[in-house]
Amino acid sequence: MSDKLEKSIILQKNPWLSDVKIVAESESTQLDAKLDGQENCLYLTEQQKATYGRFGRQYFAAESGGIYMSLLIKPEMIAGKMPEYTLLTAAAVVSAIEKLTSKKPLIKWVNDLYLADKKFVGILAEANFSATTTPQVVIGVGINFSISDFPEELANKATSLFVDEAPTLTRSELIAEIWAEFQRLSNGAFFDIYKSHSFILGKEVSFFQNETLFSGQALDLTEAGELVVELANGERKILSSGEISLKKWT
Ligand SMILES: Nc1ncnc2c1ncn2[C@@H]1O[C@H](COP(=O)(O)OP(=O)(O)OP(=O)(O)O)[C@@H](O)[C@H]1O
Ligand SMILES: O=C(O)CCCC[C@@H]1SC[C@@H]2NC(=O)N[C@@H]21
Repeated sequence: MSDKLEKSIILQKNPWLSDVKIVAESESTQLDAKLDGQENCLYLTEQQKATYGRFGRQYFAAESGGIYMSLLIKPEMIAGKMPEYTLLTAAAVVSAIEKLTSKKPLIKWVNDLYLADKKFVGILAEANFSATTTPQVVIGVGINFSISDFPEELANKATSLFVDEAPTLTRSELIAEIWAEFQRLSNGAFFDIYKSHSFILGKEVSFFQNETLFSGQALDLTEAGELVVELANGERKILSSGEISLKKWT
């Protein structure tokens, strides 16, 4: 099945988007968005050559079968809201997938979606607070939609929405639903969806803080997107997603 990205399908479901800009190849749609700077515009590419994730880490983008997109928004207030955009986007992707397929994705705090214990979606929200321009946030989403070949180092960690089966929808239909859900859930409704799909809650987790390794039970999630972890000695730590990567969860 040819699955060309269709701007009209995405715009039709999302009249709030100012435009959808699709290119055949890009270094990174995050950079495309930042360079172009158009508010409420969605930047998409078929092939991404220099994909990056949180903390500037390299992220794998396939030559075909992936979804690589970034949305640029200019919210009135950004301070303290960044984790919220990651939570909102994760909830929107989960909700769109559940509406359109029979798959049951789960969320690994803070920005990863999993299926069958493997990651298939990564989300990256970046803010620009430069004094000379209007504050802006670029929200990037990478989805392994229908990818069967991963590099060796990801073979046991990554999966795809559709594996060994023909997709039951097009990428454009999923993209359209994701941003419609993003808009619909932005009034705060995203939080319950995020929390109810978080598979980390209740689990034993490990993380580094100031170069010390800690372990404890993930108890709760705050409205600001922080993870509340109780250590063995009863001490509670409030983890901010901007600083902490979970190392292990069992
Ligand atoms: N296309 C991909 N699909 C699935 N996983 C990928 C892909 N590309 C890279 N990864 C994995 O994602 C990781 C980067 O994602 P991220 O920065 O969210 O870190 P993480 O280790 O998953 O967890 P955390 O969010 O707690 O930092 C890489 O270390 C790699 O293992
Ligand atoms: O898991 C992560 O750390 C986040 C990965 C984010 C990848 C997306 S793909 C579209 C956009 N362009 C990029 O270079 N990164 C994001």
